[in-house]
Amino acid sequence: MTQSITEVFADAFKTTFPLKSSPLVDCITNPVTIESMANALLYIDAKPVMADLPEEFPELFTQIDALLLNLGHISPERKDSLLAAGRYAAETHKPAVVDLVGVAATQLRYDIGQQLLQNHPNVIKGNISEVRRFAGLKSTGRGVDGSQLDQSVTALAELTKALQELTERFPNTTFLATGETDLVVSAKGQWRLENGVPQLDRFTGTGDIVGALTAALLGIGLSNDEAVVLTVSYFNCCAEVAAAQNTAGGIASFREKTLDQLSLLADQADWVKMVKGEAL
Ligand SMILES: Nc1ncnc2c1ncn2[C@@H]1O[C@H](COP(=O)(O)OP(=O)(O)OP(=O)(O)O)[C@@H](O)[C@H]1O
Ligand SMILES: Cc1ncsc1CCO
Ligand SMILES: [Mg+2]
Repeated sequence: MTQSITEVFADAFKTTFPLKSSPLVDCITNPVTIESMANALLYIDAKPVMADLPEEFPELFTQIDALLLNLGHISPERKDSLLAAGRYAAETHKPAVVDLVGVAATQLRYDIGQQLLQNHPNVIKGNISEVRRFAGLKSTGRGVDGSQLDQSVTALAELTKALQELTERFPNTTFLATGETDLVVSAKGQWRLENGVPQLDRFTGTGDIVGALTAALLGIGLSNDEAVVLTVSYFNCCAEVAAAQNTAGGIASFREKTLDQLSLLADQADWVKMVKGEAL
């Protein structure tokens, strides 16, 4: 008998939402979704700061609770600040999340992702196609988007095995691959998460928000696995509620309703009953 995700992470599901303190998260991220990300953090009662100049890190890192490194828009300056912040987080023992945006598309981003992995960040995430490329598998992702072809049962099994091998060298990192099914792999186990709706693939920044919210939950002391599982489940349940409310609306209305739920669903104690997922 496989164990359900709410049984495995019962304490975290019971106690995390609504947040009891406001973690401060520094996000070094892309200009496409930076505003959505800052607001999503505020909606769950976390605090964003979007500081990326390395000169600021010594002062800033005494204040922040967690760091989010998103590869979504690389410039020479942002490349330097991502790498410097990744090293600084390791030195100062701040929890860090790396979002592999676009790693399926270019070698340059793949190389930055691999460099950031050497700091043993708490979480490395991306859509399924980005994580496949990162794990050395064939990927059919296009640009920053994941591909349906990478979602087959065989492809997911292949990715699980490749990530398990990576956790042998990086036992302190949890890997998250998102899509219709979300795959979580760490040295402690493997889990499959099944919430969400297809419309989540139709507005930008859903994955970026998942990265930032994961950093926030690390910032309040959740384990790597707990932070990933709670974030994806909560965000995807928000989207399910939004989709049910949005019968006559388009994707822009769905987006607004999903973001709105980030501040609302936490107060519905029984949201956890919506959660679907199991240990593999
Ligand atoms: N078809 C789908 N069905 C259910 N949930 C989905 C689907 N597609 C994406 N999601 C959910 O949406 C969130 C973002 O996943 P996705 O793989 O689209 O990230 P992404 O490609 O990095 O997004 P973005 O580039 O917009 O930031 C995850 O929580 C994932 O579970
Ligand atoms: C960075 C970026 N480029 C196009 S959309 C987007 C946000 C998804 O990550
Ligand atoms: Mg993404």
